Amino acid sequence: MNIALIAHDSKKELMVQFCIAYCGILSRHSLCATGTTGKMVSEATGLSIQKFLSGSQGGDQQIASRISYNEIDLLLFFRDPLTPKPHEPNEMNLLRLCDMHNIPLATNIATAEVLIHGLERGDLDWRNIVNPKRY
Ligand SMILES: O=C(CO)COP(=O)(O)O
Repeated sequence: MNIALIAHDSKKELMVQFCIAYCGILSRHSLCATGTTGKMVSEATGLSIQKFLSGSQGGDQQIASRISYNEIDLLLFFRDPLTPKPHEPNEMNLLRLCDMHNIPLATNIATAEVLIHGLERGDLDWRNIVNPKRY
């Protein structure tokens, strides 16, 4: 599965801790992330992560493009709802595209926990059946 990781600044440490906790599961999948999130997670875990640009430089749009092609199977986007971002419309587009393609999406760690356990259990295997030619 292709998993995308994005975290707002105040949630980056949480994302790092999450990825440390679930490193074993994540290591069996293909990971990509916005620039700073990817750098922090790969440095802390040793996981191999394709890093896009920083979110503010368009990294979230690069991930949105992959989502538009239905190439992402799971998006973990730890959002900070209290701090407005200049590129917030782009972020909203990410969420919209996930809904268009029925891509599982977690915007907080509580949902991410459920999805990562579901991923491990095979609950997302239908994505390989629906999109068999991507791998
Ligand atoms: O800005 C972001 C989400 O919109 C995240 O980007 P970084 O991971 O590069 O900080």
